[in-house]
Amino acid sequence: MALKVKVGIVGMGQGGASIYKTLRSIEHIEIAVVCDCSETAQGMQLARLDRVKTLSSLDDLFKITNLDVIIEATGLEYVREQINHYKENSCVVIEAQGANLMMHLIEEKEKLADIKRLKGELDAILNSVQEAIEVASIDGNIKYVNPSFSRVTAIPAGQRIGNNIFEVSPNGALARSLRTHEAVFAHRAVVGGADVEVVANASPIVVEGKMEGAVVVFQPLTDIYKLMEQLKASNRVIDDLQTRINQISTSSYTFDDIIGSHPEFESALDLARKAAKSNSTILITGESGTGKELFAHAIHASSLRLDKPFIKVNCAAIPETLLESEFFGHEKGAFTGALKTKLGKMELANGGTIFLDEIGDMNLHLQAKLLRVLQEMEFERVGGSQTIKVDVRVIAATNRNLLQMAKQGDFREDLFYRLNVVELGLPSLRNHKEDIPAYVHSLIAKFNRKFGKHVKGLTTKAEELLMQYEWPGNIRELQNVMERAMVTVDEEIITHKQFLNLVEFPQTIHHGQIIDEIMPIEQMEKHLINMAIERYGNAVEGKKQAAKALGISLATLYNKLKTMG
Ligand SMILES: Nc1ncnc2c1ncn2[C@@H]1O[C@H](COP(=O)(O)OP(=O)(O)OP(=O)(O)O)[C@@H](O)[C@H]1O
Repeated sequence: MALKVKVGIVGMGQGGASIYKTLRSIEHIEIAVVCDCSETAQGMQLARLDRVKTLSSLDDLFKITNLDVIIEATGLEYVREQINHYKENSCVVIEAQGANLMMHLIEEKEKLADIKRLKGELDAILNSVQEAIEVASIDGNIKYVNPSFSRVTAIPAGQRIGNNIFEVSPNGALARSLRTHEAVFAHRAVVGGADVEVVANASPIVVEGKMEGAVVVFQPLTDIYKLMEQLKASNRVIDDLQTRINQISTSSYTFDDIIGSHPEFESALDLARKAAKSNSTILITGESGTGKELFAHAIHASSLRLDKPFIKVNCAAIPETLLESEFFGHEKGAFTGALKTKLGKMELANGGTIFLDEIGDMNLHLQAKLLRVLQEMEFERVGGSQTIKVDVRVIAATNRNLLQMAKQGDFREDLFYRLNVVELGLPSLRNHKEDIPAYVHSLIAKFNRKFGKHVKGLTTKAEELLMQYEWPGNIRELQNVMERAMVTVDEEIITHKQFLNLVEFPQTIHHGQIIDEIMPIEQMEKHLINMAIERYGNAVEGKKQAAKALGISLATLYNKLKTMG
Protein backbone atom coordinates (compact mmCIF):
# COMPACT_ATOMS: atom_id res chain seq x y z
CA MET A 1 0.00 0.00 0.00
CA ALA A 2 1.39 3.48 -0.90
CA LEU A 3 2.46 5.62 2.07
CA LYS A 4 -0.01 8.41 2.80
CA VAL A 5 0.88 12.02 3.53
CA LYS A 6 -0.40 12.84 7.05
CA VAL A 7 -1.91 16.30 7.16
CA GLY A 8 -3.22 18.51 9.98
CA ILE A 9 -5.28 21.63 9.31
CA VAL A 10 -5.39 24.57 11.68
CA GLY A 11 -8.30 27.00 11.30
CA MET A 12 -11.50 25.29 10.17
CA GLY A 13 -13.58 28.30 9.12
CA GLN A 14 -14.75 28.69 5.51
CA GLY A 15 -11.21 28.59 3.99
CA GLY A 16 -10.03 25.64 6.08
CA ALA A 17 -13.26 23.77 5.42
CA SER A 18 -12.90 24.07 1.64
CA ILE A 19 -9.26 22.91 1.84
CA TYR A 20 -10.45 20.02 4.00
CA LYS A 21 -13.13 19.05 1.44
CA THR A 22 -10.67 18.98 -1.44
CA LEU A 23 -7.99 17.07 0.44
CA ARG A 24 -10.22 14.35 1.87
CA SER A 25 -11.05 13.09 -1.65
CA ILE A 26 -7.39 12.64 -2.57
CA GLU A 27 -6.32 9.08 -2.18
CA HIS A 28 -2.73 9.53 -1.00
CA ILE A 29 -3.57 12.13 1.64
CA GLU A 30 -4.71 11.28 5.17
CA ILE A 31 -6.16 14.14 7.20
CA ALA A 32 -4.97 13.09 10.65
CA VAL A 33 -6.28 16.02 12.67
CA VAL A 34 -8.05 19.39 12.40
CA CYS A 35 -7.86 22.19 14.94
CA ASP A 36 -9.96 25.28 15.69
CA CYS A 37 -10.66 27.11 18.94
CA SER A 38 -14.36 27.14 18.02
CA GLU A 39 -15.97 23.72 18.24
CA THR A 40 -18.78 25.00 16.00
CA ALA A 41 -16.58 26.12 13.12
CA GLN A 42 -17.91 24.83 9.77
CA GLY A 43 -14.97 22.52 9.09
CA MET A 44 -14.96 21.07 12.64
CA GLN A 45 -18.47 19.75 12.16
CA LEU A 46 -17.52 18.21 8.80
CA ALA A 47 -14.50 16.49 10.34
CA ARG A 48 -16.58 15.11 13.19
CA LEU A 49 -19.01 13.58 10.68
CA ASP A 50 -16.02 11.98 8.91
CA ARG A 51 -14.69 10.76 12.30
CA VAL A 52 -11.49 12.79 11.85
CA LYS A 53 -9.80 13.87 15.10
CA THR A 54 -10.78 17.44 16.11
CA LEU A 55 -8.83 19.60 18.62
CA SER A 56 -9.65 22.96 20.15
CA SER A 57 -6.14 23.94 21.30
CA LEU A 58 -2.81 24.19 19.55
CA ASP A 59 -1.05 22.65 22.55
CA ASP A 60 -2.85 19.39 21.89
CA LEU A 61 -1.92 19.56 18.22
CA PHE A 62 1.78 19.70 19.01
CA LYS A 63 1.45 16.49 21.03
CA ILE A 64 0.62 14.64 17.81
CA THR A 65 3.72 13.23 16.22
CA ASN A 66 4.53 12.21 12.63
CA LEU A 67 2.50 14.87 10.89
CA ASP A 68 4.01 15.43 7.42
CA VAL A 69 2.22 18.70 6.70
CA ILE A 70 0.38 21.33 8.77
CA ILE A 71 -1.81 23.68 6.76
CA GLU A 72 -2.24 26.99 8.46
CA ALA A 73 -5.65 28.33 7.43
CA THR A 74 -6.33 30.96 10.14
CA GLY A 75 -4.23 33.70 8.48
CA LEU A 76 -3.18 34.83 12.00
CA GLU A 77 0.43 35.87 12.54
CA TYR A 78 0.83 34.48 16.07
CA VAL A 79 -0.69 31.12 15.14
CA ARG A 80 1.81 30.77 12.29
CA GLU A 81 4.64 31.67 14.64
CA GLN A 82 3.56 29.12 17.26
CA ILE A 83 3.26 26.35 14.67
CA ASN A 84 6.71 27.11 13.27
CA HIS A 85 8.11 27.11 16.78
CA TYR A 86 6.56 23.91 18.12
CA LYS A 87 6.20 21.67 15.08
CA GLU A 88 8.48 18.71 14.52
CA ASN A 89 11.41 19.34 12.24
CA SER A 90 10.29 16.93 9.58
CA CYS A 91 6.88 18.59 9.34
CA VAL A 92 6.23 21.14 6.55
CA VAL A 93 3.99 24.17 7.16
CA ILE A 94 1.90 25.44 4.25
CA GLU A 95 0.06 28.70 4.63
CA ALA A 96 -3.53 29.07 3.46
CA GLN A 97 -2.54 31.02 0.36
CA GLY A 98 -0.10 28.31 -0.65
CA ALA A 99 -2.70 25.68 0.18
CA ASN A 100 -5.22 27.40 -2.07
CA LEU A 101 -2.72 27.40 -4.90
CA MET A 102 -2.14 23.73 -4.36
CA MET A 103 -5.91 23.11 -4.45
CA HIS A 104 -6.09 24.99 -7.72
CA LEU A 105 -3.35 22.84 -9.24
CA ILE A 106 -5.07 19.66 -8.08
CA GLU A 107 -8.36 20.80 -9.63
CA GLU A 108 -6.67 21.68 -12.92
CA LYS A 109 -4.99 18.30 -12.94
CA GLU A 110 -8.34 16.60 -12.50
CA LYS A 111 -9.89 18.67 -15.28
CA LEU A 112 -6.99 17.65 -17.50
CA ALA A 113 -7.64 14.01 -16.66
CA ASP A 114 -11.29 14.52 -17.62
CA ILE A 115 -10.31 16.06 -20.93
CA LYS A 116 -7.92 13.20 -21.62
CA ARG A 117 -10.65 10.71 -20.88
CA LEU A 118 -13.06 12.55 -23.17
CA LYS A 119 -10.47 12.67 -25.92
CA GLY A 120 -9.92 8.92 -25.58
CA GLU A 121 -13.65 8.28 -25.93
CA LEU A 122 -13.94 10.63 -28.88
CA ASP A 123 -10.97 8.96 -30.60
CA ALA A 124 -12.59 5.57 -30.18
CA ILE A 125 -15.83 6.86 -31.72
CA LEU A 126 -14.15 8.64 -34.62
CA ASN A 127 -12.03 5.59 -35.38
CA SER A 128 -14.91 3.18 -35.40
CA VAL A 129 -17.56 5.02 -37.45
CA GLN A 130 -18.09 3.93 -41.06
CA GLU A 131 -18.54 7.51 -42.24
CA ALA A 132 -15.53 9.56 -43.31
CA ILE A 133 -14.88 12.64 -41.11
CA GLU A 134 -12.68 15.67 -41.83
CA VAL A 135 -12.14 18.74 -39.64
CA ALA A 136 -10.70 22.08 -40.71
CA SER A 137 -10.01 25.29 -38.80
CA ILE A 138 -11.66 28.58 -39.76
CA ASP A 139 -8.85 29.42 -42.21
CA GLY A 140 -9.34 26.09 -44.01
CA ASN A 141 -6.37 24.32 -42.49
CA ILE A 142 -7.18 20.59 -42.33
CA LYS A 143 -6.66 19.47 -38.73
CA TYR A 144 -8.01 15.97 -38.60
CA VAL A 145 -9.26 13.06 -40.68
CA ASN A 146 -10.51 9.75 -39.29
CA PRO A 147 -9.49 6.27 -40.56
CA SER A 148 -12.71 5.96 -42.63
CA PHE A 149 -11.69 9.09 -44.52
CA SER A 150 -8.59 7.27 -45.75
CA ARG A 151 -10.59 4.08 -46.46
CA VAL A 152 -13.11 5.97 -48.61
CA THR A 153 -10.73 8.33 -50.41
CA ALA A 154 -7.55 6.26 -50.39
CA ILE A 155 -5.72 9.40 -49.16
CA PRO A 156 -3.54 8.69 -46.09
CA ALA A 157 -4.11 11.00 -43.09
CA GLY A 158 -0.51 12.25 -43.30
CA GLN A 159 -1.06 13.50 -46.87
CA ARG A 160 -4.25 15.31 -46.04
CA ILE A 161 -3.69 16.93 -42.63
CA GLY A 162 -1.97 20.31 -42.96
CA ASN A 163 -3.38 21.00 -46.47
CA ASN A 164 -5.90 23.78 -46.97
CA ILE A 165 -9.43 22.69 -47.78
CA PHE A 166 -10.01 25.77 -49.99
CA GLU A 167 -7.18 24.49 -52.20
CA VAL A 168 -7.72 20.71 -52.16
CA SER A 169 -11.53 20.60 -52.13
CA PRO A 170 -12.86 24.13 -52.74
CA ASN A 171 -16.33 22.92 -53.88
CA GLY A 172 -16.90 20.40 -51.13
CA ALA A 173 -19.32 20.67 -48.23
CA LEU A 174 -16.54 21.50 -45.72
CA ALA A 175 -15.29 24.52 -47.72
CA ARG A 176 -18.88 25.64 -48.26
CA SER A 177 -19.69 25.46 -44.57
CA LEU A 178 -16.52 27.43 -43.73
CA ARG A 179 -17.43 30.08 -46.30
CA THR A 180 -21.10 30.43 -45.41
CA HIS A 181 -20.80 29.73 -41.65
CA GLU A 182 -23.81 27.46 -42.12
CA ALA A 183 -24.57 23.76 -42.09
CA VAL A 184 -24.64 21.97 -45.45
CA PHE A 185 -26.83 18.90 -45.99
CA ALA A 186 -26.80 16.04 -48.53
CA HIS A 187 -24.18 17.71 -50.66
CA ARG A 188 -23.07 15.54 -53.59
CA ALA A 189 -19.51 16.12 -54.74
CA VAL A 190 -16.28 14.44 -55.77
CA VAL A 191 -13.67 14.53 -53.01
CA GLY A 192 -10.78 16.76 -54.10
CA GLY A 193 -7.67 14.65 -54.69
CA ALA A 194 -9.68 11.44 -54.97
CA ASP A 195 -12.05 10.14 -57.60
CA VAL A 196 -14.81 9.25 -55.21
CA GLU A 197 -18.31 10.66 -55.43
CA VAL A 198 -19.77 11.20 -51.99
CA VAL A 199 -22.82 12.52 -50.16
CA ALA A 200 -21.76 14.87 -47.36
CA ASN A 201 -23.13 16.86 -44.44
CA ALA A 202 -21.01 19.65 -42.92
CA SER A 203 -21.45 21.84 -39.82
CA PRO A 204 -19.62 24.81 -38.30
CA ILE A 205 -17.70 24.17 -35.05
CA VAL A 206 -18.68 26.94 -32.65
CA VAL A 207 -16.82 27.47 -29.35
CA GLU A 208 -18.34 29.94 -26.89
CA GLY A 209 -20.32 31.63 -29.64
CA LYS A 210 -17.38 31.94 -32.02
CA MET A 211 -16.94 29.82 -35.17
CA GLU A 212 -13.58 28.10 -35.00
CA GLY A 213 -13.81 25.69 -37.91
CA ALA A 214 -16.07 23.09 -39.49
CA VAL A 215 -16.51 19.34 -39.69
CA VAL A 216 -17.71 17.25 -42.63
CA VAL A 217 -19.13 13.73 -42.49
CA PHE A 218 -19.55 11.82 -45.75
CA GLN A 219 -20.21 8.43 -47.31
CA PRO A 220 -19.34 7.22 -50.80
CA LEU A 221 -22.34 6.86 -53.10
CA THR A 222 -21.40 3.24 -53.82
CA ASP A 223 -21.96 2.41 -50.12
CA ILE A 224 -25.37 4.08 -50.31
CA TYR A 225 -26.27 2.23 -53.51
CA LYS A 226 -25.19 -1.03 -51.89
CA LEU A 227 -27.41 -0.27 -48.92
CA MET A 228 -30.30 0.55 -51.26
CA GLU A 229 -29.82 -2.74 -53.09
CA GLN A 230 -29.82 -4.60 -49.78
CA LEU A 231 -32.94 -2.74 -48.75
CA LYS A 232 -34.67 -3.63 -52.02
CA ALA A 233 -33.72 -7.29 -51.60
CA SER A 234 -35.07 -7.29 -48.04
CA ASN A 235 -38.26 -5.63 -49.23
CA ARG A 236 -38.67 -8.33 -51.87
CA VAL A 237 -38.36 -11.01 -49.18
CA ILE A 238 -40.89 -9.17 -47.01
CA ASP A 239 -43.28 -8.85 -49.99
CA ASP A 240 -43.00 -12.56 -50.74
CA LEU A 241 -43.63 -13.47 -47.14
CA GLN A 242 -46.56 -11.07 -47.01
CA THR A 243 -48.06 -12.65 -50.10
CA ARG A 244 -47.51 -16.08 -48.56
CA ILE A 245 -49.22 -15.07 -45.34
CA ASN A 246 -52.13 -13.54 -47.24
CA GLN A 247 -52.63 -16.53 -49.44
CA ILE A 248 -51.93 -19.37 -47.08
CA SER A 249 -55.01 -20.67 -45.51
CA THR A 250 -55.63 -23.68 -43.46
CA SER A 251 -58.47 -26.11 -43.42
CA SER A 252 -61.53 -24.82 -41.61
CA TYR A 253 -63.50 -28.04 -41.06
CA THR A 254 -62.89 -31.40 -39.47
CA PHE A 255 -64.74 -34.72 -39.59
CA ASP A 256 -66.71 -33.53 -36.56
CA ASP A 257 -68.45 -30.99 -38.81
CA ILE A 258 -69.70 -33.68 -41.16
CA ILE A 259 -73.20 -34.95 -40.45
CA GLY A 260 -74.69 -38.14 -41.86
CA SER A 261 -75.10 -41.72 -40.73
CA HIS A 262 -76.86 -43.42 -43.64
CA PRO A 263 -74.84 -46.55 -44.51
CA GLU A 264 -73.90 -45.25 -47.96
CA PHE A 265 -72.75 -41.98 -46.46
CA GLU A 266 -71.09 -43.70 -43.53
CA SER A 267 -68.94 -45.85 -45.82
CA ALA A 268 -67.77 -42.71 -47.65
CA LEU A 269 -66.84 -41.22 -44.27
CA ASP A 270 -64.94 -44.37 -43.30
CA LEU A 271 -62.95 -44.34 -46.50
CA ALA A 272 -62.18 -40.62 -46.09
CA ARG A 273 -60.95 -41.14 -42.52
CA LYS A 274 -58.66 -43.96 -43.60
CA ALA A 275 -57.38 -42.10 -46.66
CA ALA A 276 -56.64 -39.04 -44.52
CA LYS A 277 -53.89 -40.92 -42.70
CA SER A 278 -52.09 -41.83 -45.92
CA ASN A 279 -50.45 -39.49 -48.38
CA SER A 280 -52.38 -40.78 -51.37
CA THR A 281 -53.95 -38.56 -53.96
CA ILE A 282 -57.72 -38.55 -53.60
CA LEU A 283 -60.37 -37.87 -56.19
CA ILE A 284 -63.65 -36.84 -54.59
CA THR A 285 -66.64 -37.22 -56.86
CA GLY A 286 -70.25 -36.33 -56.33
CA GLU A 287 -72.89 -33.92 -57.48
CA SER A 288 -72.68 -30.27 -56.66
CA GLY A 289 -73.42 -29.54 -53.01
CA THR A 290 -72.75 -33.05 -51.71
CA GLY A 291 -69.90 -31.91 -49.45
CA LYS A 292 -66.78 -32.52 -51.57
CA GLU A 293 -65.00 -29.42 -50.31
CA LEU A 294 -66.05 -30.13 -46.73
CA PHE A 295 -64.52 -33.61 -47.02
CA ALA A 296 -61.29 -32.19 -48.50
CA HIS A 297 -60.95 -29.85 -45.49
CA ALA A 298 -61.65 -32.64 -43.04
CA ILE A 299 -59.16 -34.99 -44.69
CA HIS A 300 -56.43 -32.35 -44.47
CA ALA A 301 -57.33 -31.56 -40.87
CA SER A 302 -56.91 -35.15 -39.78
CA SER A 303 -53.81 -35.84 -41.85
CA LEU A 304 -50.22 -35.45 -40.69
CA ARG A 305 -50.11 -32.21 -42.67
CA LEU A 306 -52.74 -30.50 -40.55
CA ASP A 307 -50.47 -27.66 -39.39
CA LYS A 308 -49.29 -27.01 -42.95
CA PRO A 309 -51.14 -24.99 -45.62
CA PHE A 310 -54.40 -26.09 -47.18
CA ILE A 311 -54.66 -24.30 -50.49
CA LYS A 312 -57.78 -24.38 -52.60
CA VAL A 313 -57.76 -23.76 -56.34
CA ASN A 314 -61.05 -23.53 -58.12
CA CYS A 315 -60.03 -24.65 -61.58
CA ALA A 316 -63.33 -23.47 -63.06
CA ALA A 317 -63.20 -19.97 -61.57
CA ILE A 318 -59.76 -18.89 -62.79
CA PRO A 319 -59.59 -17.59 -66.40
CA GLU A 320 -57.74 -20.08 -68.56
CA THR A 321 -55.02 -17.56 -69.39
CA LEU A 322 -54.17 -17.11 -65.71
CA LEU A 323 -54.60 -20.70 -64.60
CA GLU A 324 -50.99 -21.65 -65.25
CA SER A 325 -49.56 -18.66 -63.38
CA GLU A 326 -52.04 -19.13 -60.53
CA PHE A 327 -50.90 -22.68 -60.30
CA PHE A 328 -47.15 -22.44 -60.74
CA GLY A 329 -46.53 -18.75 -60.03
CA HIS A 330 -44.62 -16.43 -62.33
CA GLU A 331 -41.35 -14.56 -62.45
CA LYS A 332 -41.33 -10.78 -62.61
CA GLY A 333 -41.82 -9.67 -66.22
CA ALA A 334 -42.97 -13.13 -67.40
CA PHE A 335 -45.89 -11.41 -69.15
CA THR A 336 -47.46 -7.95 -69.34
CA GLY A 337 -48.73 -7.13 -65.89
CA ALA A 338 -46.34 -9.48 -64.09
CA LEU A 339 -44.85 -6.61 -62.10
CA LYS A 340 -43.32 -8.81 -59.46
CA THR A 341 -42.52 -12.42 -58.82
CA LYS A 342 -45.54 -14.26 -57.50
CA LEU A 343 -45.65 -17.65 -55.86
CA GLY A 344 -48.15 -20.08 -57.31
CA LYS A 345 -50.64 -22.10 -55.31
CA MET A 346 -48.51 -25.20 -55.77
CA GLU A 347 -45.53 -23.52 -54.08
CA LEU A 348 -47.73 -22.03 -51.39
CA ALA A 349 -49.10 -25.46 -50.60
CA ASN A 350 -45.61 -26.90 -50.11
CA GLY A 351 -45.66 -29.29 -47.17
CA GLY A 352 -49.46 -29.24 -47.07
CA THR A 353 -52.43 -30.06 -49.28
CA ILE A 354 -53.67 -28.55 -52.51
CA PHE A 355 -57.37 -28.95 -53.19
CA LEU A 356 -58.15 -28.83 -56.89
CA ASP A 357 -61.86 -28.14 -57.07
CA GLU A 358 -63.69 -28.61 -60.37
CA ILE A 359 -60.67 -30.45 -61.81
CA GLY A 360 -62.79 -31.45 -64.82
CA ASP A 361 -62.62 -27.84 -65.98
CA MET A 362 -58.84 -27.73 -66.24
CA ASN A 363 -57.52 -27.33 -69.78
CA LEU A 364 -55.55 -30.14 -71.43
CA HIS A 365 -52.32 -28.15 -71.57
CA LEU A 366 -52.34 -27.59 -67.84
CA GLN A 367 -53.42 -31.17 -67.25
CA ALA A 368 -50.11 -32.25 -68.84
CA LYS A 369 -48.18 -29.98 -66.50
CA LEU A 370 -50.14 -31.15 -63.49
CA LEU A 371 -49.37 -34.73 -64.41
CA ARG A 372 -45.65 -33.94 -64.31
CA VAL A 373 -46.00 -32.30 -60.90
CA LEU A 374 -47.88 -35.32 -59.59
CA GLN A 375 -45.21 -37.65 -60.93
CA GLU A 376 -42.09 -35.68 -60.04
CA MET A 377 -43.25 -33.04 -57.58
CA GLU A 378 -41.38 -30.34 -59.46
CA PHE A 379 -42.20 -27.49 -61.84
CA GLU A 380 -40.99 -24.12 -63.09
CA ARG A 381 -42.66 -20.78 -62.52
CA VAL A 382 -44.11 -19.15 -65.66
CA GLY A 383 -41.20 -17.28 -67.27
CA GLY A 384 -38.68 -18.97 -64.98
CA SER A 385 -36.06 -21.60 -65.63
CA GLN A 386 -35.32 -22.73 -62.09
CA THR A 387 -36.95 -26.02 -61.16
CA ILE A 388 -38.87 -25.83 -57.91
CA LYS A 389 -39.31 -28.98 -55.86
CA VAL A 390 -42.33 -29.35 -53.64
CA ASP A 391 -44.01 -31.89 -51.40
CA VAL A 392 -47.75 -31.48 -51.82
CA ARG A 393 -50.66 -33.79 -51.25
CA VAL A 394 -53.31 -33.48 -53.94
CA ILE A 395 -57.03 -33.78 -53.34
CA ALA A 396 -59.09 -33.19 -56.46
CA ALA A 397 -62.85 -32.91 -56.75
CA THR A 398 -65.31 -32.94 -59.59
CA ASN A 399 -68.99 -33.29 -60.27
CA ARG A 400 -68.24 -34.48 -63.79
CA ASN A 401 -67.63 -37.97 -65.04
CA LEU A 402 -63.89 -37.79 -65.64
CA LEU A 403 -63.64 -41.31 -67.03
CA GLN A 404 -66.24 -40.51 -69.64
CA MET A 405 -64.49 -37.23 -70.38
CA ALA A 406 -61.23 -39.12 -70.78
CA LYS A 407 -62.87 -41.48 -73.25
CA GLN A 408 -64.13 -38.48 -75.24
CA GLY A 409 -60.65 -36.94 -75.17
CA ASP A 410 -61.63 -34.04 -72.91
CA PHE A 411 -59.55 -35.21 -69.98
CA ARG A 412 -56.15 -36.91 -69.97
CA GLU A 413 -56.63 -40.55 -69.17
CA ASP A 414 -53.18 -40.83 -67.53
CA LEU A 415 -54.02 -37.88 -65.29
CA PHE A 416 -57.36 -39.41 -64.40
CA TYR A 417 -55.64 -42.58 -63.19
CA ARG A 418 -53.03 -40.55 -61.33
CA LEU A 419 -55.73 -38.63 -59.47
CA ASN A 420 -57.97 -41.56 -58.93
CA VAL A 421 -55.66 -43.39 -56.52
CA VAL A 422 -58.40 -43.24 -53.93
CA GLU A 423 -61.83 -42.50 -55.33
CA LEU A 424 -64.18 -41.09 -52.77
CA GLY A 425 -67.71 -40.96 -54.17
CA LEU A 426 -70.15 -38.87 -52.16
CA PRO A 427 -73.79 -39.88 -52.41
CA SER A 428 -76.42 -37.43 -53.59
CA LEU A 429 -78.75 -36.31 -50.85
CA ARG A 430 -81.70 -38.08 -52.48
CA ASN A 431 -79.78 -41.31 -51.85
CA HIS A 432 -79.49 -40.73 -48.12
CA LYS A 433 -82.65 -38.79 -47.37
CA GLU A 434 -82.72 -40.46 -43.93
CA ASP A 435 -80.04 -37.98 -42.93
CA ILE A 436 -82.28 -34.99 -43.73
CA PRO A 437 -83.74 -34.68 -40.17
CA ALA A 438 -80.20 -34.58 -38.73
CA TYR A 439 -79.16 -31.86 -41.20
CA VAL A 440 -82.35 -29.91 -40.49
CA HIS A 441 -81.74 -30.15 -36.76
CA SER A 442 -78.17 -28.84 -37.06
CA LEU A 443 -79.22 -26.12 -39.51
CA ILE A 444 -81.97 -24.89 -37.15
CA ALA A 445 -79.39 -24.58 -34.36
CA LYS A 446 -76.98 -22.79 -36.70
CA PHE A 447 -79.55 -20.28 -38.01
CA ASN A 448 -81.06 -19.72 -34.55
CA ARG A 449 -77.60 -18.49 -33.54
CA LYS A 450 -77.17 -16.49 -36.71
CA PHE A 451 -80.58 -14.78 -36.67
CA GLY A 452 -81.22 -14.76 -32.92
CA LYS A 453 -84.35 -16.91 -33.33
CA HIS A 454 -85.82 -19.63 -31.14
CA VAL A 455 -87.12 -22.10 -33.69
CA LYS A 456 -87.63 -25.54 -32.18
CA GLY A 457 -88.44 -27.70 -35.18
CA LEU A 458 -90.73 -28.52 -38.10
CA THR A 459 -94.27 -29.83 -38.30
CA THR A 460 -94.54 -33.41 -39.51
CA LYS A 461 -96.02 -32.19 -42.77
CA ALA A 462 -93.15 -29.79 -43.32
CA GLU A 463 -90.66 -32.59 -42.67
CA GLU A 464 -92.54 -34.86 -45.08
CA LEU A 465 -92.28 -32.20 -47.74
CA LEU A 466 -88.52 -32.02 -47.28
CA MET A 467 -88.30 -35.81 -47.42
CA GLN A 468 -90.30 -35.96 -50.63
CA TYR A 469 -88.23 -33.43 -52.50
CA GLU A 470 -85.39 -34.76 -54.64
CA TRP A 471 -82.79 -32.12 -53.75
CA PRO A 472 -80.93 -31.71 -57.03
CA GLY A 473 -78.75 -29.13 -55.28
CA ASN A 474 -78.09 -31.58 -52.45
CA ILE A 475 -77.05 -30.41 -48.98
CA ARG A 476 -76.23 -26.90 -50.20
CA GLU A 477 -79.78 -26.53 -51.50
CA LEU A 478 -81.20 -27.85 -48.22
CA GLN A 479 -79.08 -25.29 -46.40
CA ASN A 480 -80.39 -22.46 -48.60
CA VAL A 481 -84.01 -23.52 -48.22
CA MET A 482 -83.68 -23.80 -44.44
CA GLU A 483 -81.95 -20.42 -44.24
CA ARG A 484 -84.73 -18.73 -46.18
CA ALA A 485 -87.38 -20.42 -44.05
CA MET A 486 -85.61 -19.37 -40.87
CA VAL A 487 -85.32 -15.75 -42.02
CA THR A 488 -89.05 -15.47 -42.61
CA VAL A 489 -90.48 -17.60 -39.80
CA ASP A 490 -91.93 -15.79 -36.78
CA GLU A 491 -93.16 -18.83 -34.83
CA GLU A 492 -91.18 -21.46 -33.05
CA ILE A 493 -92.26 -24.19 -35.42
CA ILE A 494 -91.78 -24.14 -39.18
CA THR A 495 -94.83 -25.40 -41.07
CA HIS A 496 -95.01 -26.80 -44.61
CA LYS A 497 -96.60 -23.50 -45.67
CA GLN A 498 -93.36 -21.80 -44.72
CA PHE A 499 -91.66 -23.78 -47.44
CA LEU A 500 -94.43 -23.41 -50.00
CA ASN A 501 -94.41 -19.66 -49.55
CA LEU A 502 -90.73 -19.48 -50.36
CA VAL A 503 -90.73 -18.30 -53.93
CA GLU A 504 -87.63 -20.22 -54.91
CA PHE A 505 -88.68 -23.47 -53.26
CA PRO A 506 -89.73 -25.91 -55.97
CA GLN A 507 -92.57 -28.18 -55.13
CA THR A 508 -92.40 -31.89 -55.52
CA ILE A 509 -94.52 -33.19 -58.29
CA HIS A 510 -94.94 -36.88 -58.34
CA HIS A 511 -96.06 -38.70 -61.33
CA GLY A 512 -99.80 -38.38 -61.66
CA GLN A 513 -100.03 -35.82 -58.89
CA ILE A 514 -102.33 -32.87 -59.51
CA ILE A 515 -100.70 -29.51 -59.09
CA ASP A 516 -102.72 -27.50 -56.60
CA GLU A 517 -100.49 -24.42 -56.40
CA ILE A 518 -99.87 -21.81 -59.07
CA MET A 519 -96.19 -21.38 -59.77
CA PRO A 520 -94.01 -19.59 -62.35
CA ILE A 521 -93.82 -21.45 -65.67
CA GLU A 522 -90.02 -21.52 -65.48
CA GLN A 523 -90.25 -23.33 -62.16
CA MET A 524 -92.78 -25.72 -63.57
CA GLU A 525 -90.40 -26.44 -66.45
CA LYS A 526 -87.63 -27.27 -64.00
CA HIS A 527 -89.84 -29.79 -62.26
CA LEU A 528 -90.79 -31.50 -65.44
CA ILE A 529 -87.17 -31.75 -66.53
CA ASN A 530 -86.12 -33.10 -63.12
CA MET A 531 -88.95 -35.58 -63.23
CA ALA A 532 -87.96 -36.77 -66.69
CA ILE A 533 -84.27 -37.13 -65.78
CA GLU A 534 -85.21 -38.92 -62.65
CA ARG A 535 -87.38 -41.34 -64.53
CA TYR A 536 -85.06 -42.05 -67.45
CA GLY A 537 -81.69 -41.55 -65.74
CA ASN A 538 -78.78 -39.14 -66.04
CA ALA A 539 -76.82 -41.09 -68.66
CA VAL A 540 -76.85 -39.96 -72.30
CA GLU A 541 -79.37 -42.63 -73.23
CA GLY A 542 -81.63 -41.55 -70.36
CA LYS A 543 -81.38 -37.92 -71.44
CA LYS A 544 -82.35 -38.85 -75.01
CA GLN A 545 -85.51 -40.51 -73.73
CA ALA A 546 -86.20 -37.62 -71.34
CA ALA A 547 -85.90 -35.13 -74.22
CA LYS A 548 -88.28 -37.23 -76.27
CA ALA A 549 -90.79 -37.41 -73.42
CA LEU A 550 -90.56 -33.66 -72.90
CA GLY A 551 -90.97 -33.02 -76.62
CA ILE A 552 -87.68 -31.11 -76.99
CA SER A 553 -84.40 -31.85 -78.75
CA LEU A 554 -81.47 -33.37 -76.84
CA ALA A 555 -79.42 -30.16 -77.41
CA THR A 556 -82.26 -28.06 -75.91
CA LEU A 557 -82.38 -30.38 -72.92
CA TYR A 558 -78.62 -29.97 -72.41
CA ASN A 559 -79.00 -26.19 -72.64
CA LYS A 560 -81.82 -26.16 -70.13
CA LEU A 561 -79.93 -28.45 -67.76
CA LYS A 562 -76.95 -26.13 -68.02
CA THR A 563 -79.06 -23.07 -67.17
CA MET A 564 -80.63 -24.94 -64.27
CA GLY A 565 -77.11 -25.74 -62.99
N1 LIG B 1 -72.32 -34.02 -44.54
C1 LIG B 1 -72.45 -32.71 -44.32
N2 LIG B 1 -72.67 -32.25 -43.07
C2 LIG B 1 -72.82 -30.95 -42.84
N3 LIG B 1 -72.74 -30.01 -43.79
C3 LIG B 1 -72.52 -30.39 -45.04
C4 LIG B 1 -72.35 -31.75 -45.37
N4 LIG B 1 -72.12 -31.84 -46.70
C5 LIG B 1 -72.16 -30.59 -47.18
N5 LIG B 1 -72.37 -29.70 -46.19
C6 LIG B 1 -72.47 -28.24 -46.34
O1 LIG B 1 -73.07 -27.99 -47.58
C7 LIG B 1 -72.45 -26.93 -48.28
C8 LIG B 1 -71.92 -27.42 -49.60
O2 LIG B 1 -70.86 -28.32 -49.40
P1 LIG B 1 -69.55 -28.32 -50.28
O3 LIG B 1 -69.22 -26.93 -50.73
O4 LIG B 1 -68.51 -29.08 -49.58
O5 LIG B 1 -70.09 -29.12 -51.54
P2 LIG B 1 -69.33 -29.44 -52.89
O6 LIG B 1 -69.68 -30.84 -53.22
O7 LIG B 1 -67.91 -29.09 -52.79
O8 LIG B 1 -70.06 -28.45 -53.89
P3 LIG B 1 -69.56 -27.92 -55.34
O9 LIG B 1 -69.32 -29.12 -56.19
O10 LIG B 1 -70.69 -27.10 -55.82
O11 LIG B 1 -68.33 -27.14 -55.08
C9 LIG B 1 -71.36 -26.44 -47.37
O12 LIG B 1 -71.82 -25.32 -46.65
C10 LIG B 1 -71.11 -27.60 -46.45
O13 LIG B 1 -70.62 -27.16 -45.21
